[in-house]
Amino acid sequence: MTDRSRGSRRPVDRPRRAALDVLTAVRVDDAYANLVLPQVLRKHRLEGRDAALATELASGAIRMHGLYDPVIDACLTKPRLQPEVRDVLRLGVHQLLSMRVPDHAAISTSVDLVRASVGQGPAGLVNAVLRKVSREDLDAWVAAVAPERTRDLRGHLAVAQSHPRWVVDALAAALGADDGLEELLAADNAAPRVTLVARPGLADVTELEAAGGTRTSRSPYGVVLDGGDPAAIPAVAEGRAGVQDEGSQLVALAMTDAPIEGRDERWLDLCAGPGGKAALLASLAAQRGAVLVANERQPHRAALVASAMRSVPARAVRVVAGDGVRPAWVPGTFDRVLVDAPCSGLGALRRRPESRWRRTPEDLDVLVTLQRALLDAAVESVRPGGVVVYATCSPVLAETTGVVEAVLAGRDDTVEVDRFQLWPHRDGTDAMFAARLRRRALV
Ligand SMILES: C[S@@+](CC[C@H](N)C(=O)[O-])C[C@H]1O[C@@H](n2cnc3c(N)ncnc32)[C@H](O)[C@@H]1O
Repeated sequence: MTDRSRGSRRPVDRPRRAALDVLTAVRVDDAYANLVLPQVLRKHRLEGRDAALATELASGAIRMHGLYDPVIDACLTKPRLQPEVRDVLRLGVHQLLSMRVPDHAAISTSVDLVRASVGQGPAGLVNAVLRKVSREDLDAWVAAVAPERTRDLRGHLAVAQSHPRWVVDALAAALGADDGLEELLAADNAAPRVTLVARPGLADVTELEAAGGTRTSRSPYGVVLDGGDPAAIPAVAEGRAGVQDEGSQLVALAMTDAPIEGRDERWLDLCAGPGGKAALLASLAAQRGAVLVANERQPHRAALVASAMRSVPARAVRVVAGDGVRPAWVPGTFDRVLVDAPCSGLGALRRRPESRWRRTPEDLDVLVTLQRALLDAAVESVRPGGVVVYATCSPVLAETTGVVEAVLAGRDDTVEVDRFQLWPHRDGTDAMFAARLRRRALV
């Protein structure tokens, strides 16, 4: 079916059609926007500015619908709206309130889009709703639809910054105060810059800087890219470098930099897929004469780990597909262990526009049980005197300090050495948590 076949007078521009395809896949097929976007861009043969426009439209409309839906609802005369029409309206509202698209262009392209995708029926409604929306700016709409800031700060921010209320409460608890909460939620709504890692011994940061980047301030291996396609950089294409948030680099380095006494040659990454941290660990292991066992439960993700290792010397790494809760190795085998646990991902919301709407508080119960079992298995896997790093890309207390404290309470052979919590609005990284534990040496 072409874009004109349902009676559209003008052809629909391809970036908007592509953005609607992404919203539909996320709503109907539970797709991940960041995975479906490249396929949709290819299907519509979009590149450069058109691809960037489609990406911004889709990501923004998905991320911000916690604000846009009440705005749309305030403009309706009848409460019911077809989901397909709501998707078109979300795209239109994003253009009107958060992009520099002129009102007439945002409205007329949305009317064209609904005609092409749904039919002539809702064209008048889309036109009328978007005209009403265009009469006020973003601040005025926030004031109209969000709870009053002075009466209910978190309720206000949940709407104004488009986060589920329970997520706002969990992030506020992790921050320890409402101070910085608005900045954190706003940072979740901004696409992160692409950061690269130069895998030690395989690539040098100067090589990545030459490709147009700036060194990160805390990881000695990181370079923030000014723009462009990272896959076009030879070091990335060859697996000598990779795309990796600085926070993830710091977590891997927390494992390799922890002081230990005695043997230091057997390292374990218990939850390695898809292999970003494992590749950094393995390249450091190669330099230090150690061997990394990179374990991952899902075989297809273990295959991704093996692919991430394609430039790492084979002597430095073994990839294993197995359940980290019931490991196949002898207890006390390893000198250093990383547990980068499966988690809610609420510290990486800026990367996944839809994930805040998919997670539920009930998910946490299941995750916490698994996280505790994995951390316990990690401690069993390390030798006395060895180090375990427990990490999550979530700052939610139940998944971070809650897990560490519960596991330590059940053991008298392990102590916490230190911990850190990174934040997008303070550190420019994902909200990664890491705690370093030491298994007591035998006396
Ligand atoms: C947060 S991700 C790890 C990310 C990885 N460290 C990286 O930097 O690319 C958690 C991984 O744990 C895996 N996983 C879940 N349950 C597991 C288990 N019981 N044993 C081992 N791996 C598990 C998931 O499949 C997922 O790939």
